[in-house]
Amino acid sequence: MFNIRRFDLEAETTQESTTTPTITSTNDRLAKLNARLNKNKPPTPTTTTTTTDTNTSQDSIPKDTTKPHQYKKDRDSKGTNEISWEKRAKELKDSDLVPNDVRLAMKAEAEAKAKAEKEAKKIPFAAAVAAAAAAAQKKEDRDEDMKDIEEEEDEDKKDQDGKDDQDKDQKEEEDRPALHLEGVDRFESEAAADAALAELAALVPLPTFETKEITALEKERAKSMGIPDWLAHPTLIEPDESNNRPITSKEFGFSERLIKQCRKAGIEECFAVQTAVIPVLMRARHLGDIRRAPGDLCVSAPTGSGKTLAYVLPIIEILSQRVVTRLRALVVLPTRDLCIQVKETFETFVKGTDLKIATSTGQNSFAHEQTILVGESHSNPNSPRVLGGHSRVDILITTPGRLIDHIKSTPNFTLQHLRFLVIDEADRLLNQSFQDWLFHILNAIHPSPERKLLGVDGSETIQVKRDYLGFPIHDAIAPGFLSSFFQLPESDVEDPKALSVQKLLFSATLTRNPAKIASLQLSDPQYVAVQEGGQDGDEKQKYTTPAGLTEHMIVCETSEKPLMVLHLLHHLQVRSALCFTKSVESAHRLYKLIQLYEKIRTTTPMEAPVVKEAGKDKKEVAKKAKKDSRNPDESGSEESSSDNDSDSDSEDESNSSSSSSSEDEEDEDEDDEETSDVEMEQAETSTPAAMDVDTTISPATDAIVVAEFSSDLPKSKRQSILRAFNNGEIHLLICSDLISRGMDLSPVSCVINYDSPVYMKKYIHRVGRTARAGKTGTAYSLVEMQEARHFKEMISKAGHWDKIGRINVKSQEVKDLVPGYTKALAGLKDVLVSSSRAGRKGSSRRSFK
Ligand SMILES: Nc1ncnc2c1ncn2[C@@H]1O[C@H](COP(=O)(O)OP(=O)(O)OP(=O)(O)O)[C@@H](O)[C@H]1O
Repeated sequence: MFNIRRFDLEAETTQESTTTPTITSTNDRLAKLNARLNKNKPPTPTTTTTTTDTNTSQDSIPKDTTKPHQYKKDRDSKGTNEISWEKRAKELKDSDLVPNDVRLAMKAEAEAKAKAEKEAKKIPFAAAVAAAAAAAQKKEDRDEDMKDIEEEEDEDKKDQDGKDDQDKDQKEEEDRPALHLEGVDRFESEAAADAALAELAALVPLPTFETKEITALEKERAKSMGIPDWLAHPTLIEPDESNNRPITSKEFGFSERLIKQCRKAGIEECFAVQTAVIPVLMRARHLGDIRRAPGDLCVSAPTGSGKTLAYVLPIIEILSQRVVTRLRALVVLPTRDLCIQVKETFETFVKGTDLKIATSTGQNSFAHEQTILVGESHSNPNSPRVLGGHSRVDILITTPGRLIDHIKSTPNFTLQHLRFLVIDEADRLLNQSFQDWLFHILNAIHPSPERKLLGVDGSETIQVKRDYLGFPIHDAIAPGFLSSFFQLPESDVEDPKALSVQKLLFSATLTRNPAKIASLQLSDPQYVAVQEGGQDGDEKQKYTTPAGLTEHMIVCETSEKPLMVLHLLHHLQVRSALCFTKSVESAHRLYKLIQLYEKIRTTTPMEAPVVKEAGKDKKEVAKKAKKDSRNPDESGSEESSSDNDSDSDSEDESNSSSSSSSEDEEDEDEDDEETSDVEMEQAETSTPAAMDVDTTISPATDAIVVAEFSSDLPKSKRQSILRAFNNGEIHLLICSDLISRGMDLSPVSCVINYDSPVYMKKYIHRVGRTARAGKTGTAYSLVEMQEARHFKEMISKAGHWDKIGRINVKSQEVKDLVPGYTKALAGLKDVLVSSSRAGRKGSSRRSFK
């Protein structure tokens, strides 16, 4: 009964496992194959089983089941469930039918020994994978027929003797350090080994990248900071195009279906980070087995370098083999908008598979999300909990808070079948201690009775799911406690297994904080960093900006900052820009101000002369403005304001620019005087009602279309704003840091740091919204006088100062903007009051920072 059950459950894992290997060869030949694959390791003792089986792993089940009682665990003298392996091994040493439990114990011993050897040699996972692929490639070059094995061994021998130095590849392989090829040397049937080899042979060797050489000093420093060796010793990849590879390249091993979807999405090549990461993930599938974790991966690569696809593509490709829907990939992201974006990316490439994707972000009701995740069963208190849980989705993209809610409160929701745990924007998420989220996820991945599920305060914060007898429901695939109770025949499904989950961390600014990294409980991790070479020092290595990014700073007074934004918009023709402020409130104020300015500008043809003509009769001024607008060449420096001259709506910009070009140069004191004049003018003429306009201004004018984006807006509004921005309908999107990370808004050609960031990480993420995917972009940081020193220090420390150009904006350069600006400033208060009364009714205004 258990064999059948196990077969079914394992068949659920992948289609590969349902194929029927035919064992045709002798153990000697198998041993030779294993020995060839792993020359430095003696052949693993194998059983004399020659039965044709339906499942590779069933080879490990004893075939003689006539005496099931013989295969039960012995109790030791204390009556515990310990197994006297040694005794059993001695008894059955010479027996042909070595029972499963003994064989597994022997195997475990051999594995422990191999592991110790491996530890001593410290071969990085990537090297092992590369060597495995190289071995497979070599096999493809030769004859795959087993008859050739002996010839190959002869060749190997010749090479070892130094007699055949023409076979360079062969020699290179021999020169490589001794490797313990996990998974490969465990094949217990020739067919299984051949199948895996054939798959590996289809892949070309992993691309080789430079491994960072660390100096003794750096090593010492890393050690003193508690930074583990693997983190201080990344595999480095230059972020240049020479590391791109065509998607059809064999090193990725993509299926035709996926290649087709990539092409449809306009992806012909994989970027550097993808070239480095995807082959490693794809190969983990072949090398992994149930007793070995696939090896975790931390990836640091610049903004816009393509980290999302580096995990989306392999996850889809690997999971597309699954038969039964289980929750196998969990992607954790810091914001809802990012979850939606990543879901859309998955949906683009998942076409042609039946993988199901869902998000859980709290945007929908909890009950609704529960139904999506586990079906209707959650709503019925009498519906039984299914051992091992239940899932209607394969891939879940979620924010940490909502995920914890489901772990705690959704019956049958389980993370026990996870194959991938992706933590994107990892450093940001690791900074969030919200609900102890990481602790709960790690526990939910691998709950066990021994594990203490205690929160920081020592209380049991989350219950392991238990059955009615109080036994922990730890996994439907391995219901070990049942057999120990009822003395049922055992199978190897009871044996301890390594986690099959692979943790993947991604960020443009990955933390190297040892405590934070330790909290992830990474297993056999490796660190891949895409960064410019030739830099040294910790900080410098952490931050690489996109190659196409041009950076500027504008030092100015606090009060001049809005004017600088207008300068960028009107004089430098900045469009498709994101403007970051320090808070929601700040974003809202600036948004209203710019909007007001645009309204004034587009309804007041000649602004600059307003100052000089402020005292004149308005009608007369308006008339003159209109006349000049028809004859731009004649436009002079003497104009006045007209507040509501609708005819002039479409004429303003050429007029204002021509008037500004003819402005006399004036010093700042005079500008100040003008300001006060305009304020008076504004006080006389502006009415909030006239100025309160919609987020998107009438397209009938050439006004700069400005919008704000913040957490205060409802989801639908946020999505529609992002859509409009992506469609080029919004020229300036003023936002807080809600979208400073991860968001991929393709048209962004410029980033304005309205409030300059205090931390380098924030700077990197903000400016990284532009110059993505190999495009160019510009960033302007408005730095207040008193902040200039800190800003310079921050940028210099990151080795970045040389890249930032300084722009001095003289007062006369913005002179033409001053009248409208001061006018808008004067009207701002009223606008804010009226907008908070009208538009924000019912909205819980808060600062999210
Ligand atoms: N191989 C590729 N070919 C063409 N475009 C690509 C490729 N890979 C990614 N892109 C595009 O590059 C853009 C940036 O990718 P992505 O959002 O994954 O960057 P990222 O490294 O995650 O950036 P961030 O650190 O800001 O989150 C996206 O528009 C994506 O579609």
